[in-house]
Amino acid sequence: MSENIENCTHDCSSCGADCPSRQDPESLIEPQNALSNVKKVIGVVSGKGGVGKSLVTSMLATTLRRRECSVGILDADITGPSIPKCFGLKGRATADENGMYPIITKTGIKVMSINLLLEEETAPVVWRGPVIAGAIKQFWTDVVWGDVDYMFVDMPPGTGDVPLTVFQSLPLAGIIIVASPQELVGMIVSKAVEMAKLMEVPVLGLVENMSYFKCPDCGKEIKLFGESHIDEVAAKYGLKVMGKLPIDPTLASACDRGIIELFGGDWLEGAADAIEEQG
Ligand SMILES: Nc1ncnc2c1ncn2[C@@H]1O[C@H](COP(=O)(O)OP(=O)(O)OP(=O)(O)O)[C@@H](O)[C@H]1O
Repeated sequence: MSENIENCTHDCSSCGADCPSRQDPESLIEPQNALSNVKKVIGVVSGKGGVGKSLVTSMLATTLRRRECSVGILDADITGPSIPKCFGLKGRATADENGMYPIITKTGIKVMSINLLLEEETAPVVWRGPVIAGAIKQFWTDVVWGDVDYMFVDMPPGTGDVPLTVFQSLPLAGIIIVASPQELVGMIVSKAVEMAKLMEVPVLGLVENMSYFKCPDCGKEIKLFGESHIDEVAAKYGLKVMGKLPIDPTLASACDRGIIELFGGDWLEGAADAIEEQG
């Protein structure tokens, strides 16, 4: 027993002291690398693939980086990693006895993704769930992240085994749910909200992607997928609407060309304010 904090052995299973560093013995949260000091971890989730989760993750990271914050992206979408492409990252991550080192983007965002470790970036990752889960945990425990104010985790889509690993292993301060207008009318967003509730992780807010298309000739906003339901859904669950992104071909092209850090537009400034206000 080490009830005296001065004699702390950091083994909470054999100590009853109610000290500030007490760890829940049932917690599966993994420790970060000894050389990492990540202050806030935010998961970016979506109910299904292809709704723009990686694009929103990249844009949120860029927006906070523009505010001089130290930012990292942990690409937990192991079977569909899109982050290196959005930032035009091609190099291979290096490692030494301290761990693996993230690749740094042009504006200084630290990124770790399976595509930065594979010999061939086009090689498919054909791994079973537990192996994928192990890789995600290693991106947290074995990567030397250094000082990071905000780490965004591009989560695997859905509510299955792999997203569950992220919820259980990483100390998420909250999640941001990205949805297209169609998901907002169905049950997909509700499932993501319920999962977060179950895992006791707060939902920081909702981002609606592909909300509208602005006609380049007359400037009219055309709701390609019908009227938005994001405000109703947000009210139903008591959530904040963090932003609405249009369908913009220049965004798709910026991703394809690896220059997402150059995007224009202030659609996610409100989301960045909300993240910064949380501390
Ligand atoms: N608002 C938008 N305007 C234009 N193109 C977009 C927009 N949002 C996403 N896209 C494009 O749609 C494609 C899918 O986006 P993205 O990879 O971000 O989705 P995702 O939800 O992360 O998908 P997955 O989980 O399957 O990786 C990309 O080519 C991206 O550039």
